[in-house]
Amino acid sequence: MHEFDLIRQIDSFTTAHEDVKVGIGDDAAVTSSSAHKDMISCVDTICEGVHFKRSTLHLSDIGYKALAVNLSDIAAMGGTPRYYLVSLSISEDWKQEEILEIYRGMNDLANRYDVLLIGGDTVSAQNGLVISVTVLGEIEKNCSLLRSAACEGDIVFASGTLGDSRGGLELLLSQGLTGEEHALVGVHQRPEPQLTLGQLLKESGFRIALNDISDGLSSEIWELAEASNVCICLEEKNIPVSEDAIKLFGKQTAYEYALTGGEDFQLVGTVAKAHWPTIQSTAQEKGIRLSAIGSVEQEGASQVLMQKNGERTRIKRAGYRHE
Ligand SMILES: Nc1ncnc2c1ncn2[C@@H]1O[C@H](COP(=O)(O)OP(=O)(O)OP(=O)(O)O)[C@@H](O)[C@H]1O
Ligand SMILES: Cc1ncc(C[n+]2csc(CCOP(=O)(O)O)c2C)c(N)n1
Ligand SMILES: [Mg+2]
Ligand SMILES: [Mg+2]
Ligand SMILES: [Mg+2]
Repeated sequence: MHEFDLIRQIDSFTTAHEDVKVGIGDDAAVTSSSAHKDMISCVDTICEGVHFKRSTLHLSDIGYKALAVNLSDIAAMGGTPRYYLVSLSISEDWKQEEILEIYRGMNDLANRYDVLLIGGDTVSAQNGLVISVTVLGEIEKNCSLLRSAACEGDIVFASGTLGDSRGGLELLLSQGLTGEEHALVGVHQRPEPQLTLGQLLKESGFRIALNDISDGLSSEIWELAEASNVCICLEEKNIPVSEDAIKLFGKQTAYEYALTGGEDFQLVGTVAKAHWPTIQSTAQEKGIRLSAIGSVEQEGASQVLMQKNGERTRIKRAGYRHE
C-alpha cells in the first residue's frame, strides 16, 4: 500500500457537485453551507505504535495531539474550528480511566480554541488504540487558503522552526518519558496548531497558498508545487531550524529533520513578493516567526529544487509516508 497512490485512486470515486468547492486534495474539504459561510471539514487518525507509544506520549498528550493534528488542517485552510467528533477503537489493554485521561488532554486544547465535542463512536479492537478525530469548521465564503494558489514570483514562507518534533521524538525513543524533559520533547508531545496564523493570513485578503507540515517540509512543499503546478526553489540556509536541534543533533541532521521529520504542524505557504513584508510584520506583531525560505520560479512544471552554497539540486518528496 502506498498512501498517496491509494488516495489518488480513491479520488476517482468522487463526483463533482456545485456544493463541493474543494474535495480530496487539500488539508480539508470546503463545502457550501450558508449564504456567507463555507464549511471546512477534516479527519485525521492517530494510531498506537505508528503515531505514538506509551513511552512517547503521556495519556493526556495522546488526546491533545489527536485533536491538534486536525486543528492544524483547519489552520492550513485559514478557517475557524467549531465542532469535533471522536472515533475510538480500543483493545483490552486500555483501561477506562486511561481513556478519560486522554479526553482530558483533548478537552484542554478544545477549550483553548472554543471547539465543542458533539459526538463520536466507540468500538473494540484486537490491538492497540486508534483515535480518529473529525473537525468541522467554518470560513467566510470563498476565502479558503488552498494549496493550489501559488504563482510565479511568490515568496515561499514557513512559520516557527522545523524539525523540532522529530528531535523530540528521537530523545523520547532513546530515553522514554523519564528524566529531564527537553523543550523539543514538548514540541513533539503538544504541537501548537497555527490557527492564529492561518486566520491572520486569511484576513489579509491576499492570494496565499497554504499547507500544514505533518509529513515534513519536503513532502509538503511538493504538495504545494503539484497542486499549483509550479516550480519551487528553496534556499537551505534560510530554512528555520532551532539552536536546540543543531546543538543536540548537528547542523546536517537538524536540516534533515526539518525536511523529512514531520509532525511540526507549522504552516508553509506562498505569497506575492509585494505582500511578503506586510505578512511578515503582521505575524511578528502577534509574536509569530515567519521565514522566507524560497521562491516560486515557474508555472507549468511541478518541481522542487534546493539551493545550497549556490548549487541547485532537485529534491525528492522524502517525508513520512504510510506504507
Ligand atoms: N481514505 C481516504 N478516503 C478519501 N479521501 C482521503 C483518504 N485519505 C486521505 N484523503 C484525502 O486526501 C487528501 C490528502 O490527505 P492527507 O491525509 O495526506 O492530508 P493531510 O491531513 O493534510 O496530511 P496528514 O494526514 O499527513 O496530516 C485530503 O483531501 C484527504 O481528505
Ligand atoms: C512512536 C512513533 N514513531 C514514529 C513517529 C513519527 N511519525 C508517525 S506518523 C508521522 C507523520 C504524520 O502522520 P500522518 O501522515 O498520519 O498525519 C510521523 C512523523 C511517531 N510520532 N511516533
Ligand atoms: Mg495537512
Ligand atoms: Mg490526513
Ligand atoms: Mg493532517
